[in-house]
Amino acid sequence: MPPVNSLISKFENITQEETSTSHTQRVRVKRYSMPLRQSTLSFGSSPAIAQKRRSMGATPSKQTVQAATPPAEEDDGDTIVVNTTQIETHARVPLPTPSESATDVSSQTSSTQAVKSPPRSRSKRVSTLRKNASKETLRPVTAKAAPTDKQRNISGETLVESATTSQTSLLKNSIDALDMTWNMSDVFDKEPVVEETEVQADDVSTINVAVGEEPEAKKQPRGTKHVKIADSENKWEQRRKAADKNATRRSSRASMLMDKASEVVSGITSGVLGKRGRDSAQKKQESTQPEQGRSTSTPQQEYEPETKRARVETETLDDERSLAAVNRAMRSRPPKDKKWLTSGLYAGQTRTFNPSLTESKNKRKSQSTSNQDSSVSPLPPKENFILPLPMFAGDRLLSTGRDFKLPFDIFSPLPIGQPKPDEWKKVNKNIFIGDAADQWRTSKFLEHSTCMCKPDTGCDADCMNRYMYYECDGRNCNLTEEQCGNRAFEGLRQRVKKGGKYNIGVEVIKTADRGYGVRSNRTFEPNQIIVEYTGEIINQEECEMRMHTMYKDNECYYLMAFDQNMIIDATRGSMARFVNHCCAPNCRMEKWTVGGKPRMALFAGDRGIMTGEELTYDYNFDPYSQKNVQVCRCGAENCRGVLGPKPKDLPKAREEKEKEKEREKEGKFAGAKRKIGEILEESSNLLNKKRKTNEPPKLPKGWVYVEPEPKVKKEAKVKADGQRSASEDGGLVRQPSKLKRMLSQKSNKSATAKTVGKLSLKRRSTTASARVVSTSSAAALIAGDDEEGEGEEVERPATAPSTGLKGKAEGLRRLGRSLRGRA
Ligand SMILES: C[S@@+](CC[C@H](N)C(=O)[O-])C[C@H]1O[C@@H](n2cnc3c(N)ncnc32)[C@H](O)[C@@H]1O
Repeated sequence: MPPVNSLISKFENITQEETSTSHTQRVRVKRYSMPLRQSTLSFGSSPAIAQKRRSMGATPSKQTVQAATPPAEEDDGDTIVVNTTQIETHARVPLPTPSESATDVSSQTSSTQAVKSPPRSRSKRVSTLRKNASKETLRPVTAKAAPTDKQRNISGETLVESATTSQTSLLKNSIDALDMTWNMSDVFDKEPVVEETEVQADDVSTINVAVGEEPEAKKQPRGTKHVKIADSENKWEQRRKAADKNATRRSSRASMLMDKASEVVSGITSGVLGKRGRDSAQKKQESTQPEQGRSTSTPQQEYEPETKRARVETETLDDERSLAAVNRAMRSRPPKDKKWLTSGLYAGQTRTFNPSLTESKNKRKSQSTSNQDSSVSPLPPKENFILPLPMFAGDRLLSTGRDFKLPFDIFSPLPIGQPKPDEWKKVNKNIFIGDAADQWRTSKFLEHSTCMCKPDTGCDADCMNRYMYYECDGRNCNLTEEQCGNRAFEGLRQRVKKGGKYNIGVEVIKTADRGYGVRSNRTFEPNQIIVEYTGEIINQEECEMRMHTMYKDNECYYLMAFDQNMIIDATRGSMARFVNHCCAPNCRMEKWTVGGKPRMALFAGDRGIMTGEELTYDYNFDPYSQKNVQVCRCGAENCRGVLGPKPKDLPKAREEKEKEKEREKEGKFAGAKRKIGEILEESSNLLNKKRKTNEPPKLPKGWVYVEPEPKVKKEAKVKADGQRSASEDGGLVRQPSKLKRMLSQKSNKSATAKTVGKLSLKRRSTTASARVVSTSSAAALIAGDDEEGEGEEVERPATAPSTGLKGKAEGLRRLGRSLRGRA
């Protein structure tokens, strides 16, 4: 079949399909014929209907009036007026857009469409093109309807018939299109008009398709119309014959037309499919075109004017050339060699550190390995420093070393340049001076005290040794070092042995108004041992001698009452000697028995110590003489004002202390300990009764009763050894904190009794006396006392009733045995 015929049949098929499937009254707009520019299509009622409505009282709409009497100035070519008896829409109905037409319009009535489709301005635009459209292009539509130039009346049947048997008209139409200078807009303008006006009207008797001046057209006589139609048909026939003659020539054009038609169809499809569908269809089309040997120009190019097309082609050509040039250049360049990594990013690390070995062993091992390596190969593998794995970085740090700083709130040493005390000779151990060493007696009973703590609890607050201020060791504790929690001095020793400022934990500072002081450069736990108070242990004679000679011009004294009438002189001593007094201290000074020997140390208070705090404790200062009273500058809220109790506060303070004792007594004694306490109390009561006459006034804990000078002297004369006290010379002696436990306080009573009539310094050994009274140690002490005879007067009562004491000692022994048995 020739191409033209196939085109014609194709168009016919399309037309038939559309018309055959439309049985209801509707305005049918062929989708593929939807032009990009569309003229306004007005649907108005026929004058008859308008008349009918007027008779029914309905007000004709503006459009109806327009349709009936279109304005004279309206261009014929702009508007197609479709008069129908059935189309009830009175509004100007714009033609649907391609997308709208893509939907199933067949199921919608024109009225529905009119409601749903908003008027569009696009139709206005198209109208200008419509002007360009030859009126002849409209003729095929109205071929059988005997149209005039201006108006064609087509009956519904005629239209259907014309649609079904419109080969001739379509052919004419096609040929007309072929004869034209190619312009897509023309093609689109021609065909849509045919299809747009293809109004199915089964019930419509007549459709007036008017172009422009409908009234004038209507006015033309019928005969004139028929003549014009005949002329037109003749012209079309001539053209058809000419087309047949030039069939061969036109075949190419026909093929172009086919292309256009297929494009239009694909446009419809894409309209249905949407953007993706359009794209894919276009791609498909592009891909199929070369295969068909057709022009490689895109449809867009074909739509473009020739000048523009030429320009675009030139540009395209230029682009292609440049692309080709780039491609050639790329091809001429030799391919790049890919460099493959021979090993991972972290390669080059040889880990020599073995975490299971110590650092020194690892060092030795790595040295020996490196020696071996160097002997085998002079060039060891290059180490990767850029991306070392953390373990290798850590390994390197271990081997090379690096300064490590703790956060300032954990450890904050003073900056260099702080003033240092000049006359301070550090002594970290107690040193016996002169006769003190000979006079010092190690109590045998201390070695017999053994706590009964269990590994699961350790030596906690209930440990008997702790209770008595005995430090546990291998001789008096069955637990290991790790299990036992009562080895503060040993822990301090090990800590200091490690060295370093952090381990030492304290440093001397210069205060604003109190001379030097001590501050912590790290944190300390509550009750943790901080620093030991060490110095020279001297007896009272030595002390007096120093006070008269060496220290006579001193403002500061570093004398601390110790044990067995001894005094620690820390003028040459540990750093603890610089610790200042405070009425609200954060530390306390305690005397402990360690390995049978008394030792003094500064312990953190119950709140613990923060980094940078100045360490202070309550001196319990004993001025011995009012002339030595010093003003306190501690700045605490409860500051007493002097380094010691105010004289007027003494009775009050005494009262308070008594109450405190009672409270502690009630709270502390329980179980076996209560029994011990009761026994001791009875014992001390007994002792106290013995010395009613010489009862000294009750003093606050830690304070020394200073006898009036004559009385002291008198009492001193009573002393068997006739020793003189440092206080007699107005010496300054600070006292350590006394035992807070009730047990020791009970003993204090006893000790107080013992110190009756003696110098105040004697009383400082009461702590030791208190410790004596505990479990088995008490019996040992008592036995020892008996055995030792008159070793030291201060440790024994002046006139102790041996039977009573022995009885109590026996009771203590029994109690100790029973406790051990229970344990
Ligand atoms: C053992 S020393 C303490 C160290 C002393 N600040 C120094 O610079 O060597 C005791 C002396 O320090 C002074 N002192 C300590 N605490 C004080 C305080 N709270 N107010 C005033 N002076 C104080 C007193 O002169 C006292 O005699």
